[in-house]
Formats: sequence, structure tokens, C-alpha cells
Amino acid sequence: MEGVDHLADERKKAEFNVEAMKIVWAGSQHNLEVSNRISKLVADDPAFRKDDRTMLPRKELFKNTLRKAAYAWKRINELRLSEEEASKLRFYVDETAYTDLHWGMFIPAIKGQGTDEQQRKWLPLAYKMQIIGCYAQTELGHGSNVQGLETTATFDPHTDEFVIHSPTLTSSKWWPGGLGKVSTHAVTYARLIIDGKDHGVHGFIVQLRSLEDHRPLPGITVGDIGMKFGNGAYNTMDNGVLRFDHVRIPRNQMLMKVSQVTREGKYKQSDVPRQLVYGTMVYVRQRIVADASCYLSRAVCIATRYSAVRRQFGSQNGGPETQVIDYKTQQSRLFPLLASAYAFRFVGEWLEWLYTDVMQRLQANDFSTLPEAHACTAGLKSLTTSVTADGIEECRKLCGGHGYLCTSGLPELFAVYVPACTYEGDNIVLLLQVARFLMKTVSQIGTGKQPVGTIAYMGRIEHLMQCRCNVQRGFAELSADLVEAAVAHCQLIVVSKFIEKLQQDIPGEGVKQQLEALCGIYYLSLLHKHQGDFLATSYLTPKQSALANDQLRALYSKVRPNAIALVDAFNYSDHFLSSILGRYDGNVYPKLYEAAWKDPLNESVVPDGYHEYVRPLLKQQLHTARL
Ligand SMILES: CCCCCCCC/C=C\CCCCCCCC(=O)SCCNC(=O)CCNC(=O)[C@H](O)C(C)(C)COP(=O)(O)OP(=O)(O)OC[C@H]1O[C@@H](n2cnc3c(N)ncnc32)[C@H](O)[C@@H]1OP(=O)(O)O
Ligand SMILES: Cc1cc2nc3c(=O)[nH]c(=O)nc-3n(C[C@H](O)[C@H](O)[C@H](O)COP(=O)(O)OP(=O)(O)OC[C@H]3O[C@@H](n4cnc5c(N)ncnc54)[C@H](O)[C@@H]3O)c2cc1C
Repeated sequence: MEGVDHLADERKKAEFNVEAMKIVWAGSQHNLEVSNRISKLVADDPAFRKDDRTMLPRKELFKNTLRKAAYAWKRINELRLSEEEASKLRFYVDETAYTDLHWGMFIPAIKGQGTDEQQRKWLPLAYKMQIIGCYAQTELGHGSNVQGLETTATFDPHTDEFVIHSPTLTSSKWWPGGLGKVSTHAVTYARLIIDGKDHGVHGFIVQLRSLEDHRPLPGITVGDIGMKFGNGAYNTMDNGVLRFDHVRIPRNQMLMKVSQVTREGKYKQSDVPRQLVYGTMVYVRQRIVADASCYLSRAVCIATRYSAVRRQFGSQNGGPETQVIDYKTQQSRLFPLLASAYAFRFVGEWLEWLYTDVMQRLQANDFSTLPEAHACTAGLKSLTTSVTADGIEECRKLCGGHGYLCTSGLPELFAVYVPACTYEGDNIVLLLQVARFLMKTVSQIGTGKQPVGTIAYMGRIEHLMQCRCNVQRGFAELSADLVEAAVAHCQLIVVSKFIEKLQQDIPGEGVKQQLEALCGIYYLSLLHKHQGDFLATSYLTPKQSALANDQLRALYSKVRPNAIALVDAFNYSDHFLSSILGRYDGNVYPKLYEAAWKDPLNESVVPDGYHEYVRPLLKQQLHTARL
């Protein structure tokens, strides 16, 4: 019934202060306040309706996204929202759009790789959205291998310009979000050629479309690359294709913080690591980790609430059937994902600190922690997106048949999320970067260089160095094993950051105890999953392994009465979750039934096509039957 909380009994079981846990999840009282205010602003505004997305044809869907982005911008300015509030508003609008790349990559690229003068020129235009930018790096032929990019930027000393050109089909820019139909400018990555010498990949600001009539400028061929996975989902984004035919730009549109080209055509590489040209990717990878905890927690919230509502089997003498959340199999699939959502939240907080720390050090030309920052952002982006993508799919399965309905919110959540395993760096390619970092650390042990930070533990494998094995030779051969070692290294970071979080002062009755239980579930479920490795290396005895499994089951029982309260702490509105299975009030069946009749297919009792295609069959079968 309307207005009844079907999960009230579950909420009464909570053994901790949910309001306090909301602050832990939000990160601070301030963050919680802003989240509540902006989430309500979006949820209460019919302009941000999103329950129709999976039913719109692409052109309508896309135009609707443009409308929402423009309306959001209007509201941001009307209400004079801060950058923090504006970012929250885009988050709660929950629709991938060109604005993600304008705010999330184009502006950070200029801030990270542009000189002060270039920032003064371009950032005000971008902040006022008087230009709209994208990040055009990936090409049809190369995405992972950035050093393999083919687009060229050839310096012309006669005119003090770069000539941007797409020499081959495979050099066509391909995938950049916002490029297909909207962006007026791009930060474009191309090979810098001066006097026939190739200086490698650098970033350039290139205008793509007229600011008067939005038509592509001379020499520019640009369009959308077509439909992507799933209905609605990422098709609200215009991922584009772009070709340059000898497009000329002024020399001062090469991003020159990391390296410069003088008027005379002299190339100057500041004494900074060339990899700073990759800085925007590092920035986005650390944001994607926090974003993973948001997506995973949404799926877990839906699956947990529905698991408490759903009853199947187990009725005694006509009494109620068993809540599926009480089955140990359901708990063993669901609670590690609940624990992972919290774990990723906390490692995301730490990674943001690490990134900020590295950026401050760079200001002082201290590059000492750059390798660790690269390894951590690459590895944690890979780990958290893989677990989250698989976790959303597991949450769909945890909801049985109804999880497959669009009104569950899970199919679209999965379709929108899964490219995160690929964009901003294919997850295996990134893990290989971590593996390279680990092997380099191993090769330096014994030279007196003690590992610090997240690899400090490797200082204890001194014995390995007696073999003086040649790490380079075996890398390719053992890369699959090294990727597993990289995952284990990242898991160690996640677990250690969860434990460090628990060592902080965490207010609220029962809150720390719940987090301790979730932390236990996180590492014990990992131990369980990989117990073969621990047993094979004698890090665990069979008895210890059995004890760990017993403790894991005990923790499931400890979390069970708190499960609903633990997902309530994510503080997601029904609008944001956009899921009948995940409704706060648990009023699932009536709402599922109500929603079915709203499907356009039910606008007519007899479907279009009956008379042309079904009736003749029936007639024919009747005729055959008479024979
Ligand atoms: C945007 C919104 C943000 C919000 C997020 C939350 C919301 C999200 C929701 C909705 C928006 C959706 C947003 C979608 C966005 C998608 C956008 C894109 O996809 S943009 C394209 C991404 N492309 C890649 O990531 C290519 C991956 N490839 C690479 O990064 C490189 O090619 C790499 C690292 C694989 C190889 O680079 P090498 O060939 O230059 O380097 P090597 O030879 O392997 O290594 C040389 C040395 O450089 C170091 N190195 C490499 N990369 C480094 C780095 N980044 N920083 C520091 N050092 C690095 C290495 O550790 C190595 O060090 P030693 O020599 O061993 O000491
Ligand atoms: C939704 C979406 C949005 C995107 N947005 C943008 C954007 O805004 N801007 C932009 O520039 N790009 C964007 N991209 C492109 C994205 O960054 C690339 O697709 C990504 O970096 C992967 O590169 P790739 O496609 O070349 O994959 P590939 O590298 O071709 O991967 C194919 C397979 O090869 C394997 N592989 C590759 N190299 C190695 C190796 N050395 N060792 C072992 N295995 C290897 C991979 O693991 C994978 O299994 C987007 C992509 C998607 C899907």
C-alpha cells in the first residue's frame, strides 16, 4: 500500500546510528548536507525525469540529453551554485553527456598541461561554457598505445603554426565523448614534428566547429560513431570520429607546460618526466575509483532492499515464506559486494589524498611519488571498475527475473557502467603498468633503495633477490601471472586503507563495529576466493583456512540485521536509484504491476502487426487443421 514502509521491521533491527553512517559515507557533515540538498533539487524537478530513457529512439534520447544539460546549466547559474554543488547536480542528474568530458577532461587537461598564459586565455571561456571541449586522444587504430598515435602536428616556421593532419584512416580520432555532435574545441593529442623530427605525442587545443553556426571548420570531418551497448545507457553521449585535413592552428595552442616549441622551432623539454602529458588520465582514473563506489553501492542498495522484500520457499504451516536475504548463498554473494562498496569509498578517499599530494609535490618539482601515483591510480581504477561491473551484474542476478526488467534500474546501470573497464585505460593494460612498477621495485631491492609507501611490504622479499632473476626476460612470458600479482597488490592497498579508516575516530553508536564487520567480510571473502594461493604458499594452513571461512559466515550473520540500514546510509533517493526493486518503502509488487501497463506496447490490447502477421498464421493453421 502507498505510504507503508514494507521495510520498517528491517530498519528496526539496525544496531548502529544510520545518520552517523550517512556522514561516514558522505565523507563529512558538509558533504552530506550538500548531497541532500542537491539530490532533492534534482529529484523534485520533473525536467530531470529519467524513467523514459530506455524507451526513446536515439535522436530523441540525445536531444533530451542536450535539453537536460542546458537546463542544468541554467539552474546552476540561476541558483549561483558553487563548482562543488554544480558537480553534485550533474552527478544526481545521472546522465552521461558531453558535459562529463568538458568538465572532467577538457578543463583538467588545460589546467594540468597548459601554461599560465594558456590557462588565462582558455579556462574562463570553458568555465562559462562559451566553448565546449572534449579530450581527443584515442584513434581508430590506437587507444591503449598512446605512443602509437598517428595524428601529426607539424610546425610551420613560416607562419608560426602547427598543421594538424590525419595521415591514415587509423589515425582518425575515434571514441572521444562529446566530440560527435557537440564540442566546439578539443584537446587533441598528436605527434609533434619539427623539421622532420618526431618528438612524440603532445596536446594541442584545436577548434572543431564554428561558434556561429556550429558547422565543422574547414579541414575538419566530424561525426558520431554510432549506437553503443544497451538502450538509453551510454547512447546519451556523442562519442565521435574526427579527421583533420591539414588544419592550421597558432603555435600558442600547443599545451606547453611540460614542453615548449619556440618561435624559431626549437623544441624544449622542461626537466619534468614526459609522462606528465598523461596527467589528465591519472586525474580521471583517481576520480573513477570514487565513482566505482557510487555505482556499486547503487546496485547493492537495490539488491539488498529487494532481497529483504522477496520471499521464496520455506513456509512453515502456511506461514510466510523465507526472505531470500536469509539464505547463506544470497548473503555470500551480496555481502562481499556491500563490503566492497564501503571499501572502495575509503580507498577512493585515500587515492584523492595521494593525487592531491603528488600534484603539490609537482609544484615543487618533486617527482619522487609520481611512479607510485601512476601505479595506484592505474591499478585501483582497474580493480574497482572490474569488481563494480561484475558486481552490478551479480546484483541483477541476485534479484532473479525481476532484475532483468528495465524498471529494476539494473540493466541500464550495467550498460552505462561497463565501459569503465575500458575507458581511461583498458584494465589489463593498466594492471601491466602496475606489474612493471612491482618488477622494477623488485629489481631495485638489494641495491639499497628501500621500497616505501604502498610497496614497503616488498622490502621483506629480500630473499628473492638472491636469484638475481632477470625480470625483463620473463615479463612477457609471465605477464598473466604478473597481472594477478598486480591485482593482489591493489587488493592489499584496499584492505590496508580500510583498516586505516577504522583506526580513525568514527563517531556514532555502533558505526565502527559495523565497518569492522564489513572490513572483515572484505578481506575474508578475498582470502576465501584465493585460499588456493595461500595454501599453496603455506601462508595459511588448512585449519586456518577453515577458521577463516567460519569467521566469514559468522560475519554474514552479524551484518544480516543491519543490511538494510547499511544501504540506507548511502542516502540515495528513489529518483536517483530509479528502481522499483530498490524503492525505499519496499513497495515492489504493486509498483511493478503498475509500471508494466505504462509500457507503450500496452497502449493497445491488440498489438500493431496482429492483422498483418499473426491473424494469417492462425487462419492458415485453422485451414490446415480442417484437412
Ligand atoms: C571524465 C569524467 C571524470 C569523472 C569520472 C567519474 C565519472 C565517470 C562517468 C562518466 C564520464 C565517463 C568518462 C569517460 C572518459 C574516458 C576518456 C578516455 O578514455 S581518455 C583516453 C584514455 N586512454 C588511456 O588511458 C590510454 C592508456 N594507455 C596509457 O596510459 C599509456 O599508453 C601506457 C601507460 C599504457 C604506456 O605509456 P608509454 O608507452 O608512454 O609508457 P611505458 O613505456 O609503458 O612506460 C614508461 C615509463 O612511464 C611510466 N608511466 C607511464 N604512464 C605514466 C603516467 N600516467 N604517470 C606517470 N608515469 C607513467 C611507466 O611507469 C614507466 O616507468 P618506468 O620506466 O618503468 O620507471
Ligand atoms: C565509452 C567510452 C568512452 C571513451 N571516451 C574517450 C574519450 O573521451 N577520449 C578518448 O581519447 N578516448 C576515449 N575512449 C577510448 C578508450 O580510452 C580506449 O578504448 C581505451 O583506452 C582502450 O584502448 P583500445 O580501445 O585501444 O583497446 P586495446 O588496447 O585495443 O584492447 C584490446 C585488447 O588488447 C589487450 N591489450 C592491448 N595492449 C596490450 C598489451 N600491451 N599487453 C597485453 N594485452 C594488451 C587489451 O587488454 C584488450 O584485451 C572511450 C572508450 C569508451 C568505450
